[in-house]
Amino acid sequence: MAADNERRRVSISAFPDGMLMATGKSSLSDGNSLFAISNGGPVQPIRLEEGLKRPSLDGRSTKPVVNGDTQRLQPRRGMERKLSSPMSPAFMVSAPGKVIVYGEHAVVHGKAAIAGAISLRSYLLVTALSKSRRTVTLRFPDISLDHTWNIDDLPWSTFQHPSKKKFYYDLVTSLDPDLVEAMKPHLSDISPSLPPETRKIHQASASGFLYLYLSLGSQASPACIFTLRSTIPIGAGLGSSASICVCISSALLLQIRALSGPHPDQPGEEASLQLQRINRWAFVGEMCIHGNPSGVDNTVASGGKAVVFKREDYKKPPTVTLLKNFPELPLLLVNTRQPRSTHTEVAKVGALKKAHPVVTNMMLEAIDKVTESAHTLISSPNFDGNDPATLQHLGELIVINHGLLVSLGVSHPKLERIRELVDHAGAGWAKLTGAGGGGCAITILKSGVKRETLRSLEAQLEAEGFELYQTTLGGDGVGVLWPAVLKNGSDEDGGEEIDQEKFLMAVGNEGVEKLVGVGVDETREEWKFWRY
Ligand SMILES: Nc1ncnc2c1ncn2[C@@H]1O[C@H](COP(=O)(O)OP(=O)(O)O)[C@@H](O)[C@H]1O
Ligand SMILES: C[C@@](O)(CCOP(=O)(O)O)CC(=O)O
Repeated sequence: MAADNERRRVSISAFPDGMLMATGKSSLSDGNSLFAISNGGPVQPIRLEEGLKRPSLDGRSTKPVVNGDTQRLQPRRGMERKLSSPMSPAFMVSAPGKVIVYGEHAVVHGKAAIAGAISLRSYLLVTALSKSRRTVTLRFPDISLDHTWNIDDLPWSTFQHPSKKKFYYDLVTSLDPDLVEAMKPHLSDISPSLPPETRKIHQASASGFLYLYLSLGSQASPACIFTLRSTIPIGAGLGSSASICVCISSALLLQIRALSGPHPDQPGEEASLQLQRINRWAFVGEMCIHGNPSGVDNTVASGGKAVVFKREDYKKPPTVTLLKNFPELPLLLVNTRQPRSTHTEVAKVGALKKAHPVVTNMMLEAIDKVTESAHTLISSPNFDGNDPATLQHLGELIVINHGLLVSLGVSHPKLERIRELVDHAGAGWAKLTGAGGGGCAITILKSGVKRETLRSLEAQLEAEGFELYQTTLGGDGVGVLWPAVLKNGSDEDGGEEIDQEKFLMAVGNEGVEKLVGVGVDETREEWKFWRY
């Protein structure tokens, strides 16, 4: 990734009011809504009458039949549904990374976690090619991946087989081994001349894309280039994989016109439904990239804000509770720059649980209690995030949580060094965040910590090769720039288009954010978000 060496400090912003995002809260659930077809951009939902069979929207024409406020979509046999105009304008989607404040790893085993969106983000530009082209290209320069498939060579017949076919409204909770097998030949020829470790990263990202592309698209999908850049450090515990999966899921769902909005006056419950749909498919991408995800990362990358997340039964949707009182914590985010993989760290805890089930379960249980204690405090009516005693309580929970993660075997000497420096400075309470084994640490700073103390701590951290990030917590989730055009101060027709060349040439995180107009220092009005 384009790593900036520039010093980045953290400030945390308050959360807007919200609602529960748990599935089934919306009056339109995935089981009873469909979407009308329009000639460009996202479309409006249509309620499906009870008992009606849902037509396929993939590769067949549909005709809306208006019936009061209820409309029915009827497939026209033998007619191809136009997925999108081959030269439909380029558009961009973007999704944030996250920090887990309490509960990582335990969350994989059915316990609760508290996590919030950060303002570091991934950006995916979708550029349609002319009708004569039959290729789909991934251009992911952060990992130096550039790969093209011939659309007609892909294993559509396996993915579209009636016994296998999944629809955009389906809940997919595990990967189908036959589909994984069918993808393999199309992943094995990626970056053949690169070292095995690099190829693994390329294949992981490509598999997340391809599984979704083959599940949601059809052989009639338009030829496209998917160009992705991210300001989230990769494999550092900040949810980079979930963020790219949310981008891929939303881009593909937008392309098949399975999403309505986002638009500013969209009711919260309708936005929730759209986010749920994006999130479910992003989870499928996460399963491809890191094997056994809890779903907390993709949930935060989809919906943004800060939430308590819990998935007790993997066959069912998780419980997601919005933390509308999440405090403006003074937070320091430090990257060890020690690479690691979430897959490996999650597997380590799985192996420990197998070898020592009683002890490991007690530690996971204890982490759950830490999360619960923080949640109870944050949700109490008298909660004051600026109160030093409250900060102390949250800080002590941070330290306990870290200790338990150390016992689970997912810390790293560099994470311990960060803790040592923070402790020595008396600046606050630190823990690893995300999968550990390297990656990032978060520190809740003590109230009243002196400016000089903080400066000297930061200087020491940087001198030892750690990287400091600036971010705010609890911002927007996935957003869309459709078309990929910014006004840039002019009311002229057309505005300034974000084309592939500009996107690829933008220098560093600041260059990308400045060009695309959303991120740590940018919030351009042209971007639209599903807000619930
Ligand atoms: N900017 C990116 N471009 C392409 N692939 C990415 C990018 N960011 C993340 N990934 C994919 O996600 C993987 C990292 O996921 P993971 O190990 O879960 O770390 P993280 O904690 O950052 O989510 C990478 O190996 C790569 O396959
Ligand atoms: C360890 C875990 O709880 C968080 C992983 O976060 P990250 O991939 O390191 O950003 C795994 C998960 O929840 O899927």
